[in-house]
Amino acid sequence: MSQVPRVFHDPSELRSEVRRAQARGQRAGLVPTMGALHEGHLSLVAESQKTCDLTVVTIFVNPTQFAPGEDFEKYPRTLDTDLKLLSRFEPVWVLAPEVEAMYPSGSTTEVNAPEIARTLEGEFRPTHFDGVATIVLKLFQVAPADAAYFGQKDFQQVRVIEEMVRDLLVPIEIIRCPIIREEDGLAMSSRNRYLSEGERKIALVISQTLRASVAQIEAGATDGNLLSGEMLALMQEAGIAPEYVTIADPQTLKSVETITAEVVILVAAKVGATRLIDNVLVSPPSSR
Ligand SMILES: Nc1ncnc2c1ncn2[C@@H]1O[C@H](COP(=O)(O)OP(=O)(O)OP(=O)(O)O)[C@@H](O)[C@H]1O
Ligand SMILES: CC(C)(CO)[C@@H](O)C(=O)[O-]
Ligand code: BAL
Repeated sequence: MSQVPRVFHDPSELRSEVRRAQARGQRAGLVPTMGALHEGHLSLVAESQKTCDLTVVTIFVNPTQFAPGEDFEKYPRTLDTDLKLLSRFEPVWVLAPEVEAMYPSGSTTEVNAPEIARTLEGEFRPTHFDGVATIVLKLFQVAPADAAYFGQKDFQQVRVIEEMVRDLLVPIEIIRCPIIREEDGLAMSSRNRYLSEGERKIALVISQTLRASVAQIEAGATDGNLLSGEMLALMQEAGIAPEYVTIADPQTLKSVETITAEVVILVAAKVGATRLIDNVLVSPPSSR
């Protein structure tokens, strides 16, 4: 029988309960989200449930990772629906704190995200990853889980968090989970709901272009600049405004001119006013 998850608003109450569960020998998993849940988020919960006795899902639209003029105010907040979606899993605890609970009045301390945050997303959203690193470290404090689950859809975000955890000696395992897509290939994202019907069709070109490049690399194409230039042009022709299309080393995120080993193809693009990201990992035949 499905059961609505237990909801915490007070971070310190959650921390005590997580510690108590761990003292009983339970393994705790953490799934940080900004809510407006979809099957992508739920796949992270399912992954956690494979090895964890208890999963904590945090639902918090973190103000410090949005720049002025971005969509912080309009970001969808759908807590009741989110709780219903989570009721298919058990046991799940939800932390849904107020901003003041995560940023106590007077707080000025923040995490300086690692160097890898300065490229790609960092060029277009220069303060974004400092905000992400700060809130994720706080979430690790209030939900001191054994493992935390992040989607590969935000590829650079996972790399930033992996480096932060390494650099700051945070005792938590970071688990990367694959991208969940709609049937036609569009990467699931809470922001997809901003798209009009026409924009939704145009947005599909992002994943189609990624797939076409994967096919070319798998068939032996090695020129990273040529391929990313072609992708850029295809998206522009479809009415998309790419911010970046980069073929990069999956570890360093530095762009790769000649593809001889596994690469990640990363895209950020605007469809109308909506900013979407997507990526795919691919290995050339020479490395297999
Ligand atoms: N399609 C997806 N497949 C797998 N994981 C995903 C997917 N979409 C989001 N996630 C992961 O869920 C976690 C929470 O992400 P978030 O709440 O920002 O969702 P989102 O749909 O990516 O929203 P946004 O539209 O704001 O980017 C992150 O670790 C993110 O990578
Ligand atoms: C990790 C995260 C929950 C931090 O606010 C957010 O960046 C997200 O949803 O990917
Ligand atoms: N998933 C990334 C959250 C953001 O765009 O702010």
